[in-house]
This record gives sequence, structure tokens and C-alpha cells, in this order.
Amino acid sequence: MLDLFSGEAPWSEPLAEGAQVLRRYALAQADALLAEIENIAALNPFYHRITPGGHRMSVAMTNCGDFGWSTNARGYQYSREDEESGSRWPPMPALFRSLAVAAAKEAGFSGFNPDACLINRYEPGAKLTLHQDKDEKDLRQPIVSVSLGLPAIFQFGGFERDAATQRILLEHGDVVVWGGPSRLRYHGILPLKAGIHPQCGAFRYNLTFRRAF
Ligand SMILES: O=C(O)CCC(=O)C(=O)O
Ligand SMILES: [Fe+2]
Repeated sequence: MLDLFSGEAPWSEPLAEGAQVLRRYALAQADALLAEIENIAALNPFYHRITPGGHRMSVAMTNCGDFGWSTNARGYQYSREDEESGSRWPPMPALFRSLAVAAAKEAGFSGFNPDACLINRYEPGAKLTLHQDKDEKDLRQPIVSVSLGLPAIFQFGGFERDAATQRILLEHGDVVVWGGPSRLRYHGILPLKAGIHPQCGAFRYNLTFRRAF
């Protein structure tokens, strides 16, 4: 998985028990990941969804895999179909799966078997307020989160929304894995700063892999 000839070799930074940043872990595959995102978005375009509270999310989303995460006036859910297009989510590309499984293993979670990949697209000013990922049935499986494009500040907190947070700059190719005792930690993304990334233009993309069911 690791291509030590593409420049920087990956390294890891612990965040908490069961949580770490794998720096540049996805860098060697970044161009191929972006090409797959483009294919997926051509079938199931990015949408700004509406939260149960009636707010339009600043992050635009699509999905691939057996299940996709979305929100609407009724709540948050995983579904096999994209309610915007009425079609099934595209399959999870083999490259996505192998990267997520290898990153999880690298972080100490062997046997990760994701059935859902949420693809988030951030434009300048877009943010994700502190939240827990808790719509999944099996919380023993970790979260694997891949950052591409413009840098963003990731907040990684505790088990209550108002607990202190660490602030971590995530850059192109970084992967965060959290699970085990950290699986339900609050986390979020601060408003994206404007910029132009050589591969992603004015955007940041994030792939969030989970086992939903
Ligand atoms: O964009 C990120 O890095 C985090 C995304 C996230 O937390 C989520 O989609 O639940
Ligand atoms: Fe999340």
C-alpha cells in the first residue's frame, strides 16, 4: 500500500486511545481516488442536504457502497438508494476498500469491513459542527476518514459536546482512524479557508468509511 518513492513517507500521530492520524497515508493513491470520486459524482451528484432541523448543510455529499448516509427532514439514515436520484449508490471502488481496510489495520483495527463510504465536499466557509458518528449498528468497527484537497482544521473532542477539543490540521492524503474506546468521540471540521489546491481546485474532499449494518 505504501509507495515510499512518491516523496514523503507516511508517519503517524496518536490522538487518543484508539485514534490516530496516519499522515500522507493516502497520498500515493490521491489522484486515483479523485478520479473515482469524479466517476461516482457523475452518477450520483453532490447535494447539499437538509438537516432534521431544517438547515441546508454547507457540506455537499454523495456516497458509494452498499449503504449511503444522508439526512432529510425526517432524520439521519443509511439507505441503499440516493433519494435525490432514486438510484442505488455506486459500488465502493476496490481502491477505496483496500485503502480503508489497510489504514484501519495500520491503526490497530484488523478486520474492518466497510459497507458505506460517505463522500463530503467542502467549499470555502463549509463546516461540520461537532457531532458523534453513531448511526451505525456495529460500533466495534472503526471510522476511517481520508482527506483530499484543501487543508482543514479537524476538531477531535471527548464524549460530551462541550468537552475540550484538540485541533488538528488535516492535509491532502492524511487519514484519521478512530475506534475502540474513541469510537464515539465528538469531532468536526472548522470553516474551510479559501485556497486553490493543485489537484482539487477550491475544494476539500473527505471520504468517511464506516460499517453501517
Ligand atoms: O470531513 C471530515 O474530515 C470529517 C467528516 C465527518 O466527520 C463525517 O462525515 O461524519
Ligand atoms: Fe463524523
